[in-house]
Amino acid sequence: MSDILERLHDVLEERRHAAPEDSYVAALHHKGLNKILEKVGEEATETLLAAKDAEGGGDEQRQALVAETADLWFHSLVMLSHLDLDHRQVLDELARRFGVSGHDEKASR
Ligand SMILES: N=c1c2ncn([C@@H]3O[C@H](COP(=O)(O)OP(=O)(O)OP(=O)(O)O)[C@@H](O)[C@H]3O)c2ncn1[C@@H]1O[C@H](COP(=O)(O)O)[C@@H](O)[C@H]1O
Repeated sequence: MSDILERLHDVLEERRHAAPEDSYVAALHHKGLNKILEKVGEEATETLLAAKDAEGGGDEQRQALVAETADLWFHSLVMLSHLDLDHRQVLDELARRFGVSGHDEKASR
């Protein structure tokens, strides 16, 4: 998973300097933090609603929840990028809580 996060990170960094008319991510940065936060909030709400539908739902509802969660993660990554942070700090924080240092995680398995 962290490989796809690394690759997405590289694309997101590149898009920070792209023309807003050519890229959704560049357009979000251009509109600013408030627009990005609006999208994070919107995607969080859509994820909650999808989770309610997925409870006791079928494959379609479960897949919809996966898609909404991906939208939420994606917009959260754009938010971090806008504030000069990225997924690595989040993974390091999760690793710290798990009792391993982010960089030593593989070695300790
Ligand atoms: N992973 C994503 C991704 N997930 C979701 N989205 C976009 O997020 C938006 C989801 O918001 P909504 O469902 O609310 O759609 P919307 O109503 O059109 O959005 P708004 O008009 O409200 O902003 C859609 O426009 C999706 O296309 C994404 N856009 C881009 N990526 C990745 O980011 C990379 C760079 O994208 P560009 O900046 O477009 O080149 C791409 O290669 C992808 O890998």
